[in-house]
Amino acid sequence: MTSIAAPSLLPSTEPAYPLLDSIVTPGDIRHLTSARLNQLAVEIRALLIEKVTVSGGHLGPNLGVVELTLAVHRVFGVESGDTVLFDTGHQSYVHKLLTGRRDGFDTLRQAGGLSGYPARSESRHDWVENSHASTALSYADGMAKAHQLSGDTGRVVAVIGDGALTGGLAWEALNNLGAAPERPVVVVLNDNGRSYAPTVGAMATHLAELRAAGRGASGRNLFTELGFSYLGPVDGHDTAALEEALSRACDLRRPVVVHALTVKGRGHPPAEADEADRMHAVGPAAPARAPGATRPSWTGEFSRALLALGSDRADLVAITAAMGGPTGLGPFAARFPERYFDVGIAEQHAVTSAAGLAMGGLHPVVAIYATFLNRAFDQVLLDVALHRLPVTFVLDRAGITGPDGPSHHGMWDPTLLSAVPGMRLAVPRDAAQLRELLGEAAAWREGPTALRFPRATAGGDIPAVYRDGPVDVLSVSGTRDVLLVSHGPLAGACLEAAATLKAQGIGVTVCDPRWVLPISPELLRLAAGHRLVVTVEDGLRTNGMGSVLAGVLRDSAITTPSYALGLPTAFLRHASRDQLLADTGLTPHRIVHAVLRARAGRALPHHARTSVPDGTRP
Ligand SMILES: Cc1ncc(C[n+]2csc(CCOP(=O)(O)OP(=O)(O)O)c2C)c(N)n1
Ligand SMILES: CC(=O)[C@@H](O)[C@H](O)COP(=O)(O)O
Ligand SMILES: [Mg+2]
Repeated sequence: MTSIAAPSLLPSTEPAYPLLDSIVTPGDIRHLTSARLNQLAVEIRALLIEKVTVSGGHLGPNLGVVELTLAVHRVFGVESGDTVLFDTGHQSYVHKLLTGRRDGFDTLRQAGGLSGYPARSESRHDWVENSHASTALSYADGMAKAHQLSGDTGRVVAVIGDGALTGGLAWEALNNLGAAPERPVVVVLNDNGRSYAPTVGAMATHLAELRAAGRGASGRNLFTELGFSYLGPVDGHDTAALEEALSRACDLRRPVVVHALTVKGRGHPPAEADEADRMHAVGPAAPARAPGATRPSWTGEFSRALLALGSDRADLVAITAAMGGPTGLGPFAARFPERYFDVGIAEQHAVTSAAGLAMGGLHPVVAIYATFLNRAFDQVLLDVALHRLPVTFVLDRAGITGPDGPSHHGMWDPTLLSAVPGMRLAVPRDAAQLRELLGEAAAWREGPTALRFPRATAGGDIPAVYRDGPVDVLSVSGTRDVLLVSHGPLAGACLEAAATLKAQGIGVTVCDPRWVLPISPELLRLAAGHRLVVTVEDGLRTNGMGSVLAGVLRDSAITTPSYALGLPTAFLRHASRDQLLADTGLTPHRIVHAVLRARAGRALPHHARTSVPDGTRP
């Protein structure tokens, strides 16, 4: 084995990554010898560890695809019209390093910097910007059909993880791809046996059997039965073996699955030893903790609240779509393993199986990132709500999330859920309210309930001056000029804005509806008693909860003018949550500004500048 010089960790004027620094296009790696390829892999891993532990991001997944990405870019070439697709896209850092983005890599996931996912505005080598899993094979099917119709001879290759392959959409695509032997698509199955935790389900068991059988496999398997040629399993860290398999796959000129065995976190002992999730997603290097910055996250507060509730309610069951850890279900799963279900990256199945559990007399809690509920809307609407089933959805990462960018901001759930008959939606403002509202949701047997909270630390508890029905009044104004309807954690910003306005002689009442769906008569009565209503939400400004309130006010013949502050109907770029809240006007100063404009009957400012580029390719 050629001894490979790892980049020196000592301060030096020499570039730490001399070979990687010389790579500008994938063409630059095609002439490298295996020794130089090995050196390049060492440098890439060292750079990923150095940079991502500082910037934050998907360290484990990318460490696992170094050789795989090298092999893909040595066999396929965008310059020759080939299309390389990454499912979910969180494992595309190596791809970015090989396609001219080494220099910008320090800006990964930062405002104005590189996206943590493929981005068409960054490179013509990038295609799919949506970071929701299980989509790549459907894109590949569509692109292969387009190539066939247009006579385009470019080849299509899609890299999909074993976790993403548990998603239903992937099987819809396999069903179509395998039925068209004349349409060649290369599916590279990046099998590291994990999503976050070990991948669950019968398919994972089948892949393990193929891994165990190795090259001696009988030749028949799930993929061949669906019409694919199957090559593998291949060592996903042996670039030469991967290249050989990919070249063979191309020569077959038909749908092929190349089954690559990789290790998530490969080459970084702390990641390889991380039993939880192999450092799937690491945070940015922890800044020196500000005093008092040790408050738990919303996820942590939910985790504790659910465990307490689950101890009192034997009918409570918890469901996750392959994200038990990130959604805080770990303690519940450890205490009540028989009442915990990980269904894989299968949100639609998670929701409808929850409907089944509820039909069986249980009370399911589906813990899911708000953005991922989007794909299970039909299941929420017609499998749960139509049957008025007591399912509780706990939507983590609701509203602006931040560095994960446009397909991760959880900004559509209030709008979607406002269209669901019988849906009750709560937005807790602090941990105490989270506990109370989760209890109320679990006690509600007449239909679905949902709670939403952001990717943030849960601030200190905010007491109410008094409660009127479900509505907490947080501050009272003498003159009742303005009613600020604050949703969830934005109560803090609203109270600050109210104090500023009060100092200007404007009386502001701040209320927290707690249950934002349905609109309560108490909230309507409060609105009727004020000269102006302004709602403030970490959701869509148009067609969000502010719009719902305005509609109900109109229908109730309450003439108080109302204005909605919230997020633009736009795909918002990646940046920090705080920065995007400021960009979209959800800070005390901007709320004051908006209230003053509303009082003067002037149009409110729009904030579309935070949108992502329109996808025009360079
Ligand atoms: C629809 C959807 N649900 C959940 C997620 C969160 N998520 C991101 S990556 C991941 C695990 C992916 O596992 P796999 O496809 O095997 O890729 P690996 O990280 O192992 O390379 C999950 C659950 C997502 N991106 N999209
Ligand atoms: C790629 C993906 O969807 C997840 O890994 C997501 O990036 C995790 O987000 P959090 O870091 O907010 O848990
Ligand atoms: Mg995996």
